Amino acid sequence: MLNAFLLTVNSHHAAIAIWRMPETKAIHLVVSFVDRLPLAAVDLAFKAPGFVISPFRGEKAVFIPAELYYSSEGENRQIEIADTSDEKKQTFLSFFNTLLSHLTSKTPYANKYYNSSDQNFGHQDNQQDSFVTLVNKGIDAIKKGKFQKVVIARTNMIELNQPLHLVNAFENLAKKYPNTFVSLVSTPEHGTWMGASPELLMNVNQDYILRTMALAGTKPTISDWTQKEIEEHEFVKHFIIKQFKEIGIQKFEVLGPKTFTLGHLIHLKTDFTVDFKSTAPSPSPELVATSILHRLHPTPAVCGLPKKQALHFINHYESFDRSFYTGYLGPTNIQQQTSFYVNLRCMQLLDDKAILYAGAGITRDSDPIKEWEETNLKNKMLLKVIKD
Ligand SMILES: C=C(O[C@@H]1C=C(C(=O)O)C=C[C@H]1O)C(=O)O
Repeated sequence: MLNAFLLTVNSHHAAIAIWRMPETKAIHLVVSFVDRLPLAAVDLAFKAPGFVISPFRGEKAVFIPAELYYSSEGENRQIEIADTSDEKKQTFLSFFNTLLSHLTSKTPYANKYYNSSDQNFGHQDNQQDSFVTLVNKGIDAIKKGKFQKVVIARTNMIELNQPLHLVNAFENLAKKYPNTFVSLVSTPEHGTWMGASPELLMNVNQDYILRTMALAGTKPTISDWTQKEIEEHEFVKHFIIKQFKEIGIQKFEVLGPKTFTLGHLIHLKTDFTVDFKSTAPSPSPELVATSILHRLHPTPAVCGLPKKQALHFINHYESFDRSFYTGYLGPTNIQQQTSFYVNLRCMQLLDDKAILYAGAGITRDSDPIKEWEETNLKNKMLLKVIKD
């Protein structure tokens, strides 16, 4: 089914977002035929169903409206089509004809995907020396009191012998990493991104229960927690609590830190729950949720603390554009929920290359070589599915 959708989307120059929520089996997808996808600041008062993908930097996110929504749960399959104009009806008809022909005949696997190769990848990629130098620069800045934490990232460009088999890779990620949000977003304008994120940025359901988490502090499965990881985690935890308090939310549940295992790594994770219909001081819960979202992103788990100074450091010294990496993405107003995950453990796909992104939180106690190794282990998660 996914293969047929991907092939049909491609031949219709449409945009698609496919996802699987953590600890579930169902695959969901939305398709949009809009020529230029809307770009706007995310506002949770806006109730249209769709999928949002926001870059790390900037105020505006891409919105893929759910002109078509499909979900599968075992044998239960569901397709919904948005109310549409006569002109669009022709598009849908042609889309379903093609989809049906792919479903009923033996078609090749979807190995053609949109790529945004106009991006500049002329940076020093995958260089341990330049990463270590930058981490040392970060530690110096912390010791000089410029900020307390900064997340430094790198890329890893992998040559592909042939374009990636998208469905296999997606299904592999879903199978190997059941506790993550697995996604594949592909649009003619923004290229193709795939990943398996462990980090919830924000979930809001119809009862106005809001959930978020602090996920920071990482170690390989064999070692012990040190003060470094504990402090790194506390920065994120306190940042989240501060955001709640600043907008007048006094009552919330905090659970953790607990350990969260993913691939070759263990993270520290604290969960937060707010019943903000009853606690929010504002007249509109949507307004409060939107404000929390914009206050949270980017959290010190992917940027640093204080945010402004860390962001300045990243913008100035990281030698590549993070683009959608460490942004956030997820379904909005689908099955009466909105869920945004931080875009981590992800890659951007070009025809003959995959660009893997990974970063690590730097504090005054960081060991640059260990941070480099941490990014290698983070990348390994995706390398496994590329090589399979
Ligand atoms: C920046 C990444 O991960 C983030 C950084 C972590 C850390 O430094 O301990 C842990 C989880 C994520 O919040 C990444 O995976 O690229």
